Amino acid sequence: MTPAPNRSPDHLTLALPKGRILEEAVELLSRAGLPLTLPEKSRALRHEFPGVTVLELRNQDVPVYVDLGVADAGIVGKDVLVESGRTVYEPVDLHFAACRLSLIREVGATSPIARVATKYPRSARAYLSAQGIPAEVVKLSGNIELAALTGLADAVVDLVQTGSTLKANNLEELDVLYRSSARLVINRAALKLRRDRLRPLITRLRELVTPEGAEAGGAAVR
Ligand SMILES: Nc1ncnc2c1ncn2[C@@H]1O[C@H](COP(=O)(O)OP(=O)(O)OP(=O)(O)O)[C@@H](O)[C@H]1O
Ligand SMILES: O=P(O)(O)OC[C@H]1O[C@H](OP(=O)(O)OP(=O)(O)O)[C@H](O)[C@@H]1O
Repeated sequence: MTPAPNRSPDHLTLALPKGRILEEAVELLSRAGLPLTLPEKSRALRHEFPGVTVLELRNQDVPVYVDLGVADAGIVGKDVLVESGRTVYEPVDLHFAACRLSLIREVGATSPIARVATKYPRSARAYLSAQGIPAEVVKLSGNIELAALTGLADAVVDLVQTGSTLKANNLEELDVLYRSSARLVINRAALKLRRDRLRPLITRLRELVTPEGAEAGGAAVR
């Protein structure tokens, strides 16, 4: 393994997911005072900025990099965090990438729910067991709604935001497991070692995402 460069206490390593979270995460972190710009489109996966290294990861890998301390902090959806089962410190709800994780099935379906397909097996199992539904859970990787349409499963557990995917596929939401949004996550040891960089970052992000913070001079974030 190539050792991460610049691991001095005043250098930060951040784990950010490629995909829909990246752009807003970089914008928010730069408004919070970090000298970041959106990484150029290239095959590079590690991006260097003054005093900050950004690791560009898949969503599910952000909690792993932060929990194991290779990254000091990261931004990731609450859904992915819950599903990871990792207990990283989660000090700020950033309020973007808002969506809900829901139980979904075809409109008018009446069969018992014996099999559920999802990208979120941990969340689905916890929900089904709390509801007393003895269903089998099948893990899929994407376009989860198709499982309910094809009969692969009696229902699916997947994300809903506007509801347009449900509408376009004649599906309905039966229940909401929980709501999700992007979160700042921090490695607990890094919080001590890099306290002088991480504490002001937490404070500034809180100011930026709360109405009180906006009144105090930061612009509101959605
Ligand atoms: N339709 C949506 N509206 C708002 N937020 C969403 C929506 N879909 C997903 N999200 C949030 O954004 C996060 C990242 O979504 P994105 O679509 O980039 O991931 P993905 O491509 O499905 O991930 P993976 O890396 O697992 O393939 C999700 O974990 C969730 O928190
Ligand atoms: O309620 P809506 O606004 O329609 O959003 C919900 C859809 O968004 C996500 O899919 P995405 O577009 O990320 O594709 P994916 O299935 O490849 O993850 C999610 O998995 C739903 O399918």
